Amino acid sequence: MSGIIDYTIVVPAYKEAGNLRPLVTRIFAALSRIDSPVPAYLVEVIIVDDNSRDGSEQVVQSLQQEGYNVRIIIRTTERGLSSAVVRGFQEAQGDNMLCMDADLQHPPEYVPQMLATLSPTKQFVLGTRYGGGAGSDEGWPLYRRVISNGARMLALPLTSASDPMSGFFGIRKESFLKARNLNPHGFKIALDLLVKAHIQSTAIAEVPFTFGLRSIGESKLTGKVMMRYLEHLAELYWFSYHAPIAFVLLLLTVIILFAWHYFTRTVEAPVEIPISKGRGGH
Ligand SMILES: Nc1nc2c(ncn2[C@@H]2O[C@H](COP(=O)(O)OP(=O)(O)O[C@H]3O[C@H](CO)[C@@H](O)[C@H](O)[C@@H]3O)[C@@H](O)[C@H]2O)c(=O)[nH]1
Repeated sequence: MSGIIDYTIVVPAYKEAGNLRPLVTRIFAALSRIDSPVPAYLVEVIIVDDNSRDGSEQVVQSLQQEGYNVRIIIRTTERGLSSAVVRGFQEAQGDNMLCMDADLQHPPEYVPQMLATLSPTKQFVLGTRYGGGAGSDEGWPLYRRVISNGARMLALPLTSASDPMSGFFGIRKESFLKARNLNPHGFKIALDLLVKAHIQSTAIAEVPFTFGLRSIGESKLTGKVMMRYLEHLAELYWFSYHAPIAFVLLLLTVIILFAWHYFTRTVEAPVEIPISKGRGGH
């Protein structure tokens, strides 16, 4: 292994033990191809795991013994996708950093091209499900497509990127270091970085890809995550001086929260009070 690392791939992971070996071996296989624009010896992989206790650590140890440049950071006091990615970027040795899911929905075969696209003029590279002939979200259940497209449209005024919801993206370290007040609770770290690192549209490159279906494990996308997204959007609109939109989104969040609370509250069954027959009564 070389001491000089130019590229770092950060993988947030929670209970992904079954996916880590195929992920890491496929990444390095793609980088070892003769036509790879980035050589494998310049790349490290950092898994940021939130104390899954599912054997992920042992999988990484055995990959290290086989010579793969991969390490695992296990967080015990923090949780969350965005803060995990930020932690990985903070620990990265490379000036060119990529974020991807552990579950193989982001095809590892695109990694060399994504990494090679980053440059002083292209500070951000986005794996997009919506650009130039990408297979988009084919095969997804209808509800996932509605949520994904709705979320994307709400973010359109904030950035020119075609898929700011994507979890498959790269950023140069100098731009990452410019971003202030990143939201640790968000699920949309790419959008947060695009807005808070002030990435100009000319500095964004897009790589179309087809988002696969998960084969092992479960998605962590829940109703709570979606609510957090609306709050996060409000914060970003506020940050970008679109205060009226921020206000409407906050209002929407509050209404949905109330509706949620109302429809999911448990109605207590009436308690039957035994009628006591007084002593000597009939
Ligand atoms: N460390 C850590 N990792 C997490 C956590 N929650 C999720 N992850 C990891 O983050 C990745 C994405 O999580 P999923 O739960 O698989 O997300 P998804 O529903 O498939 O959503 C994906 O697609 C969205 C596009 O619709 C993306 O916006 C999102 O970022 C993600 O890529 C996976 O590697 C998962 O293990 C967490 O709390 N902590």
